[in-house]
Amino acid sequence: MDLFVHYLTMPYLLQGIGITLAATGLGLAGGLLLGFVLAAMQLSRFWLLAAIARTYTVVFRGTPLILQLVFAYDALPHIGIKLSAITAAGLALACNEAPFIAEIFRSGVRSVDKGQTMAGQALGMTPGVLMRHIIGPQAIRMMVPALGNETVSALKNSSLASVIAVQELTLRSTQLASSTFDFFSIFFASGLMYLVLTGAAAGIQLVIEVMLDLDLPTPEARLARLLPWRRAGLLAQPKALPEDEIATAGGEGDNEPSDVVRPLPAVTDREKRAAILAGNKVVVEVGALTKSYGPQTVLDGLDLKVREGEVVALLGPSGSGKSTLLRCINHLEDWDDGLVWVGGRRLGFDASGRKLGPRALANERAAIGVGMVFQQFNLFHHLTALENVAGPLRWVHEYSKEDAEKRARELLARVGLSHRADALPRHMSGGQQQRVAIARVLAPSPSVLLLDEPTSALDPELVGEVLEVIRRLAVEDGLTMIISTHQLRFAEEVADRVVFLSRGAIVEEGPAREVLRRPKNPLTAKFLSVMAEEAPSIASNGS
Ligand SMILES: Nc1ncnc2c1ncn2[C@@H]1O[C@H](COP(=O)(O)OP(=O)(O)OP(=O)(O)O)[C@@H](O)[C@H]1O
Repeated sequence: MDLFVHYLTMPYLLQGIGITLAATGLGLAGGLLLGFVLAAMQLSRFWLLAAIARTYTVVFRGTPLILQLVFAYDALPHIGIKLSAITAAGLALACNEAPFIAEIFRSGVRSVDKGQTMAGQALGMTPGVLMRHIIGPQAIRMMVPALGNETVSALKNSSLASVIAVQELTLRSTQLASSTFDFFSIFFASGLMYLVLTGAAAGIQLVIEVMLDLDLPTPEARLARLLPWRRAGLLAQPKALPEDEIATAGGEGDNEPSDVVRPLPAVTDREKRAAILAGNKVVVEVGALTKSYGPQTVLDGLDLKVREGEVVALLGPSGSGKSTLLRCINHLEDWDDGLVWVGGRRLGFDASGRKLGPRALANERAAIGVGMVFQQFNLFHHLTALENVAGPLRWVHEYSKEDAEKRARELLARVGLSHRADALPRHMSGGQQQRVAIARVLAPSPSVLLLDEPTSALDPELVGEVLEVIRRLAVEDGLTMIISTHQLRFAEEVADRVVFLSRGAIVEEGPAREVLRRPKNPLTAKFLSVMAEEAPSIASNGS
């Protein structure tokens, strides 16, 4: 035992720990840097960069570290690069760690739900803004455990540097054991030293995970997670989370403020409204739009004009191309042929008709003001309701923090969600999430609003609250809207015009009441009768 303690505190071995840490530090720092570059190359739109990064990954992941160490120390001098043993070890470790770290970065980025990326693009976020504020913060949370693993494995791998005479812990332990023959005590002490190092790495990983855990919003809750044996004391007087933080769909605290659910002013004079709309300028124009996915033609020479202030309901069977049309209008999707004009501009093309890059396209979307509400809400999962609304105003429209939050609170109040401002999306019901999404899209005062089946992912009892908000926008705000929906009564009540799509083409369109009550096309008639038969409650408003 005495010998064991003697080796544990022996300066010769403790200095070995220092060298182990230096080699590991060099390897990890270089690996993180190179891994970041490799991941960016692999995610890039340029296939050549991706191919180079992949080739590097195959080579360095597929060859033993020990060979790479020997190469860095013994082979590089033959081409005039002479490195010290520790630098060669750091270089080889970095080159070896990089592809593993790159895969961690890449999978972290890929793990962020694509819907959020699309929502960010639709809000006018450039790729840089998206990466900094939406994808990066979520990807980092996913990557921490894997990066912790990589740190532990780099620490252990550093022992291989002994083959190129780096005086790290393993080499010093072996040398000491060879001279003293006290194998057991020395290797036991050195094993314990490694355990302390890897344990510290695991501890740091845990602390980072807890600090980044969005479900632990207070210092007390974080400390209680780190010190479970003190949980009772620490959480005795918690900073109470608002009760509604944990409210579930339709639960208490989810009552609409009275200013939101109020009777609609009846749309009485449709003819007068139609006459006014006929004189308004066209704000969305789609001409001969054609799009295919592989052999499947999804939009087949579609023409559509929407005037300022007009509300158009897109109806049609599943797969008829409604969502694709909306995505094309916002240029979230490329198309094969045809033209799309929004707000008098060819969104996504410059004056000479050349396609804009992602950054310029994002800026143009923000400038024209085309908002989009998605079927699956697509809220940013790591941000509260308030941040979901205020963030894009700051990052895209350059509002100050105070102004953005003020505007966000106004909009949340408007959709009846002031009391959920600090809640994360996953703590809200589907209906609440969709109302936050509507507040988010309204915040920069868009000129055109595209709504892609905004209620189809909701439980029937939550449909009404979302429709009510949309109804108010249509009736009271005079917003130009194109809504893809299956809510027939809602469409009749709110839309000026119904456009019926089948197989990517418009087969019937006209004043909402006329098309819905007296369809002329047999396809429209069949669809309407099936909808009425299959889901009378939904077809009749979802309430
Ligand atoms: N990214 C894609 N890749 C391949 N096919 C796609 C893609 N997106 C849509 N499609 C296909 O295009 C067709 C039209 O899809 P779209 O989502 O536009 O229809 P929809 O009318 O909105 O349907 P729903 O009412 O079910 O949402 C469908 O057959 C769909 O499978």
